[in-house]
Amino acid sequence: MINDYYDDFAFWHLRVFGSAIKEEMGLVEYVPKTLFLRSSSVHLRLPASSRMVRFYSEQQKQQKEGEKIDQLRMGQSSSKGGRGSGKKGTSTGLFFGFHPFAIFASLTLLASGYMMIVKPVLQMTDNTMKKPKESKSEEEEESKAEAAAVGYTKEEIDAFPFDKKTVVFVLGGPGSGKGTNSERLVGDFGFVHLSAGDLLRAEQKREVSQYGALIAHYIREGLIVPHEITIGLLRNAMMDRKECDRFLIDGFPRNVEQAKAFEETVCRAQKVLYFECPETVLLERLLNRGKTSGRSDDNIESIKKRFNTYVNDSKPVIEAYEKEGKVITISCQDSVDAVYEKTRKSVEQFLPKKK
Ligand SMILES: Nc1ncnc2c1ncn2[C@@H]1O[C@H](COP(=O)(O)OP(=O)(O)O)[C@@H](O)[C@H]1O
Ligand SMILES: O=c1ccn([C@@H]2O[C@H](COP(=O)(O)OP(=O)(O)O)[C@@H](O)[C@H]2O)c(=O)[nH]1
Repeated sequence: MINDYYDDFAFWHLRVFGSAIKEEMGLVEYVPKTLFLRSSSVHLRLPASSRMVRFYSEQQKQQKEGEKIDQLRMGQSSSKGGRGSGKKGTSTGLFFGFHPFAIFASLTLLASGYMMIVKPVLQMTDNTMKKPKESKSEEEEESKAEAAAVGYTKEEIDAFPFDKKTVVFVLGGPGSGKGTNSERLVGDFGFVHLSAGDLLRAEQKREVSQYGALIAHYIREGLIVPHEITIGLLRNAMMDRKECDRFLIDGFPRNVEQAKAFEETVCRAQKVLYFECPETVLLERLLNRGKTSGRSDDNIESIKKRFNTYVNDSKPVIEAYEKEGKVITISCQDSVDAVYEKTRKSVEQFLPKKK
């Protein structure tokens, strides 16, 4: 039964379903069962806590509130100075300790965060949470759709000889020449060049991708896309080129977590090519590239964020690989040809050229 309502703000209503247990000194006490929050467009039903809700009856609201009531309100308010605490008929505000609008705003933020970020990642990482299918054909349809999106079955992935492949990571700040040099190494050494950034941008554009919006957000903000997505794309791309045994992985790993996850689920890298370059040079190159690249992140705001991510997250990866003795550092301040010449010579030290 509806016992009372709260209508302090134009578009918010809170209804309490419960039973009155006591009426004393102008207050009615209820044991709430359900709270019903309503705005013009949103209706929420919340389970009530076992705490009492105290309401002024309509009659008392209209009477001059005497000292007793004032004292009582002050004394019983668990949320000192909480929103609505000084207003007529707003004891619900006291009960919550904050305004119902704050509850709605928090719930909305949580829900949108879940839909945009948490859900896609969970879907990728935890297939076991899926409920059993209604029928076999539904299950078959879904597994076909998943196979198309994911590319390979678990059995195929497990059987793939990742550890027999030569993997070289290509690292360095944004605009340091990772892509430029990787492309040239392909011709000389027979590498397959896999740019993690390119793979993410391609996935973002794929119309049926469930990660499109998420990837777009991370790239524009210069953040690192959750590694499950990037590693999934890299692994598929390696498996797509199963006849090849040399892979240049450009722009990955970008943090220590990614590096660990790749080593645990795919394979270890033989070497790391690190293109070292001062930020001023990087900035100039990126702004220049931005004139024609059409990339959402080749603009000054995104570049600053990318530099931050690089310093805070990506440099520690290079330092970690340095401790393992895997890093070959190449200064990239010379001309394109001069930098490539250094790069080629460095790679020749650990890998024979291919005809
Ligand atoms: N040694 C170099 N000197 C001048 N410009 C370069 C050099 N190497 C690359 N560039 C240019 O700088 C920009 C960034 O290079 P790119 O290979 O795309 O970097 P990354 O893949 O590390 O982001 C590109 O426009 C590229 O043509
Ligand atoms: O493993 C990766 C590689 C790239 N990115 C994202 O892709 C953007 C562009 O990366 P790319 O390597 O293409 O370009 P760079 O920043 O090195 O110029 C990065 O800023 C990240 O937002 C990512 O999240 N994980």
